[in-house]
Amino acid sequence: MENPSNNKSDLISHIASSDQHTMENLVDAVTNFMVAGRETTSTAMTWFFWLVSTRPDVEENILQEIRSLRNSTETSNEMFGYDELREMNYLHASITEAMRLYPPVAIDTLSCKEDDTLPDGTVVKKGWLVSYHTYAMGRMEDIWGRDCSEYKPERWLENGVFKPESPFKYPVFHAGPRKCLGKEMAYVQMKPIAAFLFERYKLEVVMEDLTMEQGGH
Ligand code: HEM
Repeated sequence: MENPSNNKSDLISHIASSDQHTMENLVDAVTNFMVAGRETTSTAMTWFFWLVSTRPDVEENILQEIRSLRNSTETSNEMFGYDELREMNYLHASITEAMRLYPPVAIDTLSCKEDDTLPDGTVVKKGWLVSYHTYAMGRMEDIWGRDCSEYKPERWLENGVFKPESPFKYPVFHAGPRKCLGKEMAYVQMKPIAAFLFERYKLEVVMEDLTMEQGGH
């Protein structure tokens, strides 16, 4: 395939520069990224800002993390790089916790390719549809404990460091061989946006009478 952009460092140019991909592959990849990666991250951000706008304590913790990174790197206005983003454990936990309560893909349905038996003995025939309900799972006491309805970023932190859960417990990005390919990219997009905004603005929900119960549950 002819590639006019060999010297560019973006992802699509990188894929295009490999001779192994046809133009059709490339169009599929771009379409996939646009479909899979657009509404998901924006939905995650919407709910995240909505939740944090009701929790000044969480907002303050996020700000403190950003300020201490600014101090240690002696930077002020620059966009954060990969290394700094990796250091943002509290922000990572806050976004992850928001997606537990408000998963962008709330319910996911897949079709069975051939007759199968699930690990618990459940038989699934070819062509049957199987759904898992990420939204419900994120709010189950059996899975998350008595405080399952609470927005609590701390549940993801151990000594201040983000501790991931099994994707089978937290299937927000799906689990197994067809899990989300853009998970890391999603955080790399969401964390700088959040950091940029919190550093410069105080977010307030302007619909004064709207409570979390009315608007969010
Ligand atoms: C918060 C953001 C995101 C969430 C919650 C999310 C969630 C998911 C989920 C649940 C699936 C499985 C869908 C299914 O099989 O039915 C999936 C698949 C996928 N996601 Fe994401 N996604 C996010 C962002 C992104 C981004 C930014 C990209 C890339 C730019 C991306 C690329 C993909 C791709 C390529 C697949 C298909 C994987 C496969 O079938 O093998 N996602 N995602």
